[in-house]
Amino acid sequence: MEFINQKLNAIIKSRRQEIEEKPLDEHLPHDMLTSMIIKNTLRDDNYIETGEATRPMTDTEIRVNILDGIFTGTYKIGNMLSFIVYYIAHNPDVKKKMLKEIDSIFQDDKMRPITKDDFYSLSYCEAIVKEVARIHPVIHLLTRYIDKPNKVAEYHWPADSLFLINVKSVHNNDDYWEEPNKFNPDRWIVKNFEPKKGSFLMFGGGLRLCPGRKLATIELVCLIALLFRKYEIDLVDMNTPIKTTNSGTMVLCVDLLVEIKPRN
Ligand code: HEM
Repeated sequence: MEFINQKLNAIIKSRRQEIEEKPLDEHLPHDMLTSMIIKNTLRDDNYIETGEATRPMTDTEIRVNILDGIFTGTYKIGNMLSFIVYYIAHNPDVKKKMLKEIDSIFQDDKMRPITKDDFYSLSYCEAIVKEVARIHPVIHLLTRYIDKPNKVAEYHWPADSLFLINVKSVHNNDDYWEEPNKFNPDRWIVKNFEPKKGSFLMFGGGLRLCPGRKLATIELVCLIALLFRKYEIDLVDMNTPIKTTNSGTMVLCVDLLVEIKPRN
């Protein structure tokens, strides 16, 4: 860990220096590291007069954000992909529809790189991602804390209360979802469909909403398309339920044996 921290510190320092050496009006690239370094400095279009909550980020804060992105991004994406493979294997109609979408976009080309337009055309694959996240959320608990007394959901709460939001029970609540226990990606592609406010918490909500949500969605949709356009992926044992374990706020896949063959 020490090694990774040192490497990241060096990268952040050298980019900070590069930025500081450029005139204020010079165009900077739109990458995540640059955005974090210039956030709430004079180079930020949304600059706000400095206060503790709005000051620029320190190197340590930037490093932690990068690490968060790498670790949470890979963990959550990897686990979600396992759940996606499991639900696709158990729902042949969904698989058929998904393959039809993928094949209509890539035809027989199993090698060409995926493009931005492909991503926007893969709406059924995106619906699968959302439906798997609804029925089997990777983050099953969200936490919120109040440091002063407050009124929440019509009740008065003392200072230092910690709230645990049970994501799965919100996603399974029939006040919000029609047939909540049914795995049905089609619900997401009904014209003008929007989940009711606060009823879909794949990426949390409010101020702490996951900043990696767009990247995560793009990664998962592209992964589904690239894997299934080229490979036939089946479960070794269709009768065993997926094995998971709870690790704090996350549900992790313990193991999922799959058989992978090239698609004809
Ligand atoms: C399938 C993938 C992902 C899922 C399901 C997911 C889900 C979440 C959830 C539920 C939260 C808590 C939000 C809240 O408390 O309201 C969160 C926070 C966060 N996520 Fe993600 N995430 C994913 C991928 C990523 C990626 C790819 C990145 C970065 C590149 C990322 C970076 C973060 C960070 C930095 C936070 C903390 C935000 C804060 O506390 O202000 N996540 N994520």
